[in-house]
Amino acid sequence: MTADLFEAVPDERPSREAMAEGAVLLRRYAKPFENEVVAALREIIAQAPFRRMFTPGGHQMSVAMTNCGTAGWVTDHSGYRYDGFDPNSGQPWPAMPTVFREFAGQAAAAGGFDRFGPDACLINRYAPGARMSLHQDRDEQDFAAPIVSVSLGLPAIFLFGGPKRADKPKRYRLEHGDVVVWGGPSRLFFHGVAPLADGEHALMGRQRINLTFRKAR
Ligand SMILES: O=C(O)CCC(=O)C(=O)O
Ligand SMILES: [Fe+2]
Repeated sequence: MTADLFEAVPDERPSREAMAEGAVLLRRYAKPFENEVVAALREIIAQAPFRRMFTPGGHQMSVAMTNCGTAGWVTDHSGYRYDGFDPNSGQPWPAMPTVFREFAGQAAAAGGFDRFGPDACLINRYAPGARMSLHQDRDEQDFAAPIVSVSLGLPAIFLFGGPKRADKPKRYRLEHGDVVVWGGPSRLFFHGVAPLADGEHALMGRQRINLTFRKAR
């Protein structure tokens, strides 16, 4: 009699939602890949552990980061840039797993961008309270390629604005498996993440992991 009370509630959120011209939210798109992606993540993190980097202004970021691919995004006192080497180990960043590259290409195509070949994947780890202030992704050489962003673990409020910092951002709740693709007219739109609410996710625990695939060079 009680068992039926605990049946899964169907997820009735639309699977696809346009956010702006060139920007789309693909809900649950990464769900079928979750186990493969998490296994690959474990190997990457073993080689290149998460670390909280410092902005050029000297502030330590609340989000912990690492990378895989031939280029990795880094920030320190001298600025933001892509670097082929992990500054903590002096070694090249872990290679981008095939499952990542194929997944990102497929997601980009689903978002309307064919032939996306990412060379960088920034991996963000949000503990409860961690946030990312509004910014543009503009350290890449070629803005013709989109950004493909994958959310895993705890839900977050993603802020997606416009071409100007002052443009009021819309708020989207991103859940485990959700993918956002933005490019073309919205490639340089401001975006960020509100402070992560505490919680516990069945597969990922007490955190949110975000992967952003980029064509850096
Ligand atoms: O965590 C997110 O959803 C966004 C991350 C982001 O904007 C970035 O890494 O540049
Ligand atoms: Fe970003």
